[in-house]
Amino acid sequence: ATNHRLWPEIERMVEAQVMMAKMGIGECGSGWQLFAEDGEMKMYRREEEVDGMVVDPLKAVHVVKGITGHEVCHHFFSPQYRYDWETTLEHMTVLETISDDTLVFLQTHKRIWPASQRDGLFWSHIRKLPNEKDRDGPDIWTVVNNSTDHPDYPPNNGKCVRVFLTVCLLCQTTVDPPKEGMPLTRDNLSCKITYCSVVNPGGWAPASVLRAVYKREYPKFLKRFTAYVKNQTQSKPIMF
Ligand SMILES: CCCc1ccc(-c2ccc(S(=O)(=O)CCO)cc2)cc1[C@H]1C[C@H]1c1ccccn1
Repeated sequence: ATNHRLWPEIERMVEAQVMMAKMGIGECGSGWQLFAEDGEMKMYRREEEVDGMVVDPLKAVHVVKGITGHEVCHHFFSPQYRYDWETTLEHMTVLETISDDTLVFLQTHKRIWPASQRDGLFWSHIRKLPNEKDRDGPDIWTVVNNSTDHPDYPPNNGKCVRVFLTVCLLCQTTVDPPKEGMPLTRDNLSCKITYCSVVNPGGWAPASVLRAVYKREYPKFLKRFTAYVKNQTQSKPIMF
């Protein structure tokens, strides 16, 4: 739906986030430090503070075999799967269904002692992008989540401190063609996943606690989420 109040902001954010996600770590500006590595998964962060609050930008790259970018973005965007893979989630509701590719979520996350509990209110948009490098190749898929307001849920009016986040999941599928006359199977698929996020905790929380949480939670999240998608899709037809 291109006639919605959020459309101009969504267009702007998707363009900016996709451009950033496509940039390599080297081009992304200096100061990125590798803080977690596990097989094909590499996680980088930049130590940044705003008003004394940790807002460390995060960029993770991962390559997963046997799934497509569409399948990864579909399972990340769709609400019905979220409780299966998002371990820090306490509660999630869809406040608005703007269109079949744009939802507004309200999520409360489990409290991280000694910080107070957080919630997040954000629009989420899924989109297929043309594959500029290889016109005949599979499309690129992305999901962008960005904090927004909602008249019925003003920030910090209940028990939770409202976080402000921008997240981009960008997925590029590669097909390694099977031998002549052989059928295409999941063994011929590989997906390059780039996950970028900036989470402003919204209220003061000890830098050491937040950085410890991110160091523990982000690698766990990306490994768990990608394993979940592999598991959910392994015996299903390939969704390009
Ligand atoms: C004080 C900050 C608390 C806190 C607020 C919010 C989030 C968070 C929200 C959304 C998304 S997502 O990628 O849009 C997927 C939809 O849920 C990821 C992370 C994470 C944390 C912290 C709990 C930590 C964490 C870090 C990494 C992954 C999951 N959780």
